[in-house]
Order: sequence, then structure tokens, then C-alpha cells
Amino acid sequence: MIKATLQKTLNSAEGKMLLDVSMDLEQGDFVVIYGNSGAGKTSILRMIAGLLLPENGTIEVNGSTWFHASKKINLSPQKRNIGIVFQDYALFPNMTVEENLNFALGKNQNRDFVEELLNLMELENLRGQRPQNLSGGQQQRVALARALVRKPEILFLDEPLSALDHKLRNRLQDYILQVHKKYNLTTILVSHDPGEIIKMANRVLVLEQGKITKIGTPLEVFSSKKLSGKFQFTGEVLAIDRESLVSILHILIGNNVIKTVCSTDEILNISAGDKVVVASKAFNPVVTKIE
Ligand SMILES: Nc1ncnc2c1ncn2[C@@H]1O[C@H](COP(=O)(O)OP(=O)(O)OP(=O)(O)O)[C@@H](O)[C@H]1O
Repeated sequence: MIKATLQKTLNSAEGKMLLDVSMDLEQGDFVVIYGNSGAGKTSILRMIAGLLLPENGTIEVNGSTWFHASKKINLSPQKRNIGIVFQDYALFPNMTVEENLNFALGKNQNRDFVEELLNLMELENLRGQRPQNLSGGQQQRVALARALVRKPEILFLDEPLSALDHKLRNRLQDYILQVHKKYNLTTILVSHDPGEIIKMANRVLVLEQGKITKIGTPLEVFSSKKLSGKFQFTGEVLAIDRESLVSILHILIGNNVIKTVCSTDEILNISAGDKVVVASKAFNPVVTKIE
């Protein structure tokens, strides 16, 4: 269980911004922090990890106090058992895959766990390779395995998949879900991708200007009651052909682009690049076998 109350004044592009959040996460939760660039998502992770000092607040993890401003308790990052994966893999370039993992082992820790992770992440055949010889997806699997070597209770993923193409993202998401369940982790992911969030998370915290403005399941957060339909997909608007009465939206859903006709009034506040939910009640789809 993670209980945290955090306050810190950050310097945003528009001037000072007070980050002021409270969260109460259960063991085994898969939580996403969702919000605009600069909202303070990474700062929250860094504070819980002990890499950024809050001005005020408390952090309690599974009954032990990691940070308590007024009691002057502040555990060092090394004593906070968290695995972290960032977007930019951050692997040691002069070490092989296996050496990168061994380097993260604790003093008295058994090497068997490195073997288990190499096996689980399907990295055995790459164990002797240096990072520069690996694809982005392979490097990120190594980074994920390395983050787990110390058997953390908590896994932080700060947009780890945003540099990968769609297919690789999907595969990596499956690896992440697998380790999250297998090791009963409490996972916090920073993501901008509603599709990814719906697939992975059981809870979403929406962060705006340093404050949590919404908490809920992914569907509660990304779809309104008005949109409750038999089918709901999340996607990204690629382009809009606006006509006088109707407009055609080109929406990327997974690997597919769909075109949908909307009344021009209905989509006045939507532009290319927006994330949207597409819902429908009124049709019965035809399902045809393709393989
Ligand atoms: N140590 C710090 N002291 C003061 N301000 C900081 C500090 N670190 C970051 N900031 C500022 O706090 C704001 C929030 O940064 P943060 O990286 O947490 O945002 P974010 O939501 O993760 O954004 P992005 O999605 O772009 O990564 C930014 O304006 C940043 O410049």
C-alpha cells in the first residue's frame, strides 16, 4: 500500500506552480498518471523514489514511513525498494545484457533471479549482446528486467514505451502486465495513450497543473455516460475534412485508420492530434473470419 501526500512548488513555464497531491494505492494496483506535459507527473514519481525532496507531506509504503516532513524522516533512494524504467532505457553501454542485470543485483542476492528474468523477458539469446546491438523494444525489455532484479514491491514506468512503434508497444505492454501480475507489484505508469491506459490500468489519476482533478477507472475517466455504447474505442484524430454541415474524421485506432462522419457542430472543439473515444450503439457489426 502506498499512501502519499506531497507538496512542492515547481517552476513551470508559466511561473511557479504548487504540486499538491494525495494518493492512496492498494498493493497490486496498476495506476496511470495522465496529464499534459508539465503537469507534474514525473515530479510525483521522483518524490516517491526519493530523487526529489517534497517541501511538505508524508510517504508511507506498506506500513513503513519513507518520508515525513515534520518528523524529518527521509529515506535515501537506495533504501526505497522501487524499480524504475524511463523512456530512454538508460542501460550501461559498455556492459552486455547479462552484465547490466548482474550489476543491479544486491550483495547477497542469488543469481538465479537474473536467469528467471532473462527467461521471462525472452532475453536468453541476447544475454551476450551490448545495448547498441539491440532494437528499442529489446533494450526496453532489458531495462524492465533490470528494474525488477532487486525484487521491488513498486514499479515506476515513466513513459517507457513512447519511443516504440505500435506493434512493439503492444508486445511490451504484455510483458509489463505479465510481470505486474507475476510479482504482485504496485505499478505506476505515466502514459498519454488512452488505449494503453484502458488495456493496462485499473485506476487513473488525472493531473492538471499539479493537482489531481479526476480519479477513476479508465472507462470512467475517458468516456462520459453520454457515450455509453455497445462499442467504445479510443483513438487519435489524424485529420478532419470539414464541410459546411458534416465533417469526416480520420481516426487512428490501434493499427487501423477509420473514417467517421460527424455533424460539424458536434466536433467544434476537436482538432487533429486529440485523443477521442468513438462509441456506437446503433449498429450491429458483421463479423467475418479472416484467418
Ligand atoms: N526540481 C525541480 N524544481 C522546480 N521545478 C521543477 C523541478 N523539476 C521539474 N520542475 C518543473 O516542474 C514542472 C513539471 O515537471 P514534470 O517533469 O514533473 O512534468 P510532467 O508532467 O512529467 O511533464 P512531461 O509529460 O513533459 O514529462 C515543469 O515545468 C518543470 O520545469
